[in-house]
Amino acid sequence: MNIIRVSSYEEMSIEAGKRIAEKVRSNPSMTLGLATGSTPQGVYHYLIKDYENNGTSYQNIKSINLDEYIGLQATDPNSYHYFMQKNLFNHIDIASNHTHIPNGAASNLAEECRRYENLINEVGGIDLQILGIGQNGHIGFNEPGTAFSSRTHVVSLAKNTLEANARFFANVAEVPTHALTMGIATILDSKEIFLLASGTEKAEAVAQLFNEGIREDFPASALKQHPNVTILADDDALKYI
Ligand SMILES: O=P(O)(O)OC[C@H]1O[C@](O)(CO)[C@@H](O)[C@@H]1O
Repeated sequence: MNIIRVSSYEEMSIEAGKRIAEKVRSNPSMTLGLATGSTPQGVYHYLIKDYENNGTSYQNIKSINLDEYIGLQATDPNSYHYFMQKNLFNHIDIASNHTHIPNGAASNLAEECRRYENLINEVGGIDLQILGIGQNGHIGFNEPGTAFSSRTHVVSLAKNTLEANARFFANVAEVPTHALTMGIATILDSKEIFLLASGTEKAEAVAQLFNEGIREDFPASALKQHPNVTILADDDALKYI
């Protein structure tokens, strides 16, 4: 794992954004794996500014998102569909039929998981996957204990994930208890991975990633089995390193 240590959230967003924009320019039909949550918002802001100022085009780029809450329609402001439209897709020239997010409102969720895995294969796999990390070490919504062999699946969210994500909802009871997520094996199939981490609330998870072994009860540790992972993290997230 390569590490890029920066001083702040802003610097992490710029460093990751620059690298992603460069890759998009050199491979304009690549497939980007995208994440939601607070962590990548600054990166998306950078990519929008770069699109406006430098004209980096996403016309032939495909995107595949990691996860989605079950039970929320795409129009729900708390859905990851809505998040991606608002924070990125509405502001760049990516084609709407090139952006993909699991359908958390699907009537047959097992079928939706199969469809999503097939879709990833059909586009030729993910060239660069962007990841955040949960305070409990989750990647995507793969909670501790998820098999490293998992493919896209339905998950029951851990109590501390519900609590951490309650900040986006009126209260914790409003947070959907289940989600669809790419599995750990799906994530590890990506050709390259950027893991972003910012803030002291991620410091323990980041320390565990560096200091402990590869174990299914700490999902991010699966990344140590991947040959091309770059961690972009700020001093706060790296304070125990
Ligand atoms: O960036 P945040 O909001 O701390 O979330 C951490 C991770 O949890 C998730 O929101 C779960 O999907 C990831 O997308 C994200 O990377």
